[in-house]
Order: sequence, then structure tokens, then C-alpha cells
Amino acid sequence: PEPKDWLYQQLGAETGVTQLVDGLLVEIEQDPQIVQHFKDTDIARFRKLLIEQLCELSGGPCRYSGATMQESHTGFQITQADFDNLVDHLIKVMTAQKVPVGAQNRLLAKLAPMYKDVVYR
Ligand code: HEM
Repeated sequence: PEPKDWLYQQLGAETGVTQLVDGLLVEIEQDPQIVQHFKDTDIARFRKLLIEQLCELSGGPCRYSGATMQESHTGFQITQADFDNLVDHLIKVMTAQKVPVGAQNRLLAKLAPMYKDVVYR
């Protein structure tokens, strides 16, 4: 059986997950369509929460302390295109950081069910 933290290790553990989030923040910053949603967001807090969430989700030793996905995305009118674009940015960052494709797909499969809580809320 594979260890509980398999995916976390594949992502590069604490350093890898942190770099993943920092890479994603650069991508968000450079995407005018997505960055507009973040104009009133405390980015340092968002960064910390996203690191926690990806760490926990991948089986790492963290506890996510933020709001639910539905709570935190309500009122932003995030579109399907926004969601798809953010996923593309994440894939680009994971590929640049040499996360194996199998692990990339495992992470994306864990994020996909959040779609319904994020889009058109
Ligand atoms: C599966 C996909 C996604 C995940 C896992 C995710 C994760 C998160 C997390 C952990 C937070 C912080 C929650 C909190 O403040 O307590 C957050 C907030 C936020 N997310 Fe997402 N998100 C996703 C998709 C998106 C998309 C597609 C957009 C739009 C482009 C987006 C825009 C935002 C914004 C604007 C905030 C900040 C809300 C605020 O300032 O109060 N998210 N997200």
C-alpha cells in the first residue's frame, strides 16, 4: 500500500508545496482576468491558507484553517473559464517544478470536486 503522504512527497513536501503556491501566485498576478478577483484580498493570508490546504489535501502534516470553499468564493462570480485557466496555471507550475505527471493528475483529481463550490457563487 502506498503511504498516506505519497502525493505530498511527490509534490516535494513542505518546500515543494510552498514553491507551488508561490509559482501559482506569480501566474495569478500575470493573468488580468484572474487577478481582478483578488483586488481586495490579503495575499499573505491567502498564500498561507493555500499552502495549508494543498499540504493537507496531499496527505501532508498540516491542518487547513481557512473558510470552506463555498464560503470563500461566494460573491466573486468566478466563471468556468476562470477555473479552467487557474487549473492550466497550476499544471504549468507543476510541470516547471518537475512534479511527475501521475502526481499532477492525482492533485487535479482532488481539486476537481471543488468546482461546484467555487464557480458561479
Ligand atoms: C479548486 C480550485 C480552488 C482552490 C483549491 C481554491 C482555494 C482557495 C483558498 C484556500 C482560499 C482562502 C480561503 C479563505 O480565505 O479562508 C481561496 C480564496 C480565494 N479564491 Fe480560491 N480556490 C480555487 C479556485 C479559485 C478560482 C478559479 C478563483 C478565481 C479566479 C479563485 C479566487 C479566489 C479569491 C478571489 C479568493 C479570496 C477571497 C477573499 O479575499 O476573501 N479561487 N481560494
